[in-house]
Amino acid sequence: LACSQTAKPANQQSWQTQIQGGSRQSPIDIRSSESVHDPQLTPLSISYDPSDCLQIWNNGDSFLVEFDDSKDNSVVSGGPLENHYKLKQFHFHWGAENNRGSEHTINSLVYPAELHLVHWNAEKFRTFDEAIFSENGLAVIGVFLKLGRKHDGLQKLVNALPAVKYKDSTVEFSNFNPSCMIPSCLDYWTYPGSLTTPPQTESVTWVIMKKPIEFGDDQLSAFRSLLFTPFGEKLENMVDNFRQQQPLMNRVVRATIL
Ligand SMILES: CC(C)NC[C@H](O)COc1ccc(S(N)(=O)=O)cc1
Ligand SMILES: [Zn+2]
Repeated sequence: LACSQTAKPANQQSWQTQIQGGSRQSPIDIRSSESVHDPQLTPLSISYDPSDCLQIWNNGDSFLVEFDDSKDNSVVSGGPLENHYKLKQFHFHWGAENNRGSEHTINSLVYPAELHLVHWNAEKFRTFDEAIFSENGLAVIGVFLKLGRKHDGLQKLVNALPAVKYKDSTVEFSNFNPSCMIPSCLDYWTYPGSLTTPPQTESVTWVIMKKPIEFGDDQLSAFRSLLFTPFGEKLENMVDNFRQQQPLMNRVVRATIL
């Protein structure tokens, strides 16, 4: 899907790159007063198996922690999801400075970083790459990160980052349980959206956790010391890897009342 070169719909600002005919792009600003409390939204059921954790990869956009999705051990279901979705990878978005970094915002409040846990609908599709191009193909859980106490669970991940400093570097990474990054409060917002990086397909059910997790300045600095560029090329720090916000258009954000 090429970025649209055709005339934008009237209500589009010209500076927004809008997927051709896109009507459900991500990220968005979530305005809590306009969200709809939906009593039918059940709690999410999240269960991850740390032995499914395989490796960390710097793909030039972010660093991805990738999971073995050949079994059914690391899955999310419930909430707004009709099926169970398998964890494929998680990654983060962050800023060069603490006043920016998250992709979603809450009443325009920005967080310094945002975690995305990317799952695909294994009941309807055979592979992740098939699911990303399909309706109801993906479920991404977004968790905001705010600066405060060091996050002990995250430190194992932070210690591995120097090994993936350069674009296209990969390092083995095992026995990490992403559950340690899920807030204890399971309240969330949910809305239909898209991938926030190419191919920006409109295949994502977003589940944004209401409460942030905390992590330390040194841990955020470790994210910022990664590079967008491969070994041997000009050093460009991997920072500000978040997409600009997209119009809500004809969508409603639903909220839990847990
Ligand atoms: C082979 C190509 C199509 N693969 C594309 C790549 O996996 C894109 O995957 C993703 C997965 C998640 C996201 S986000 N930031 O919305 O959570 C963005 C791109
Ligand atoms: Zn992301």
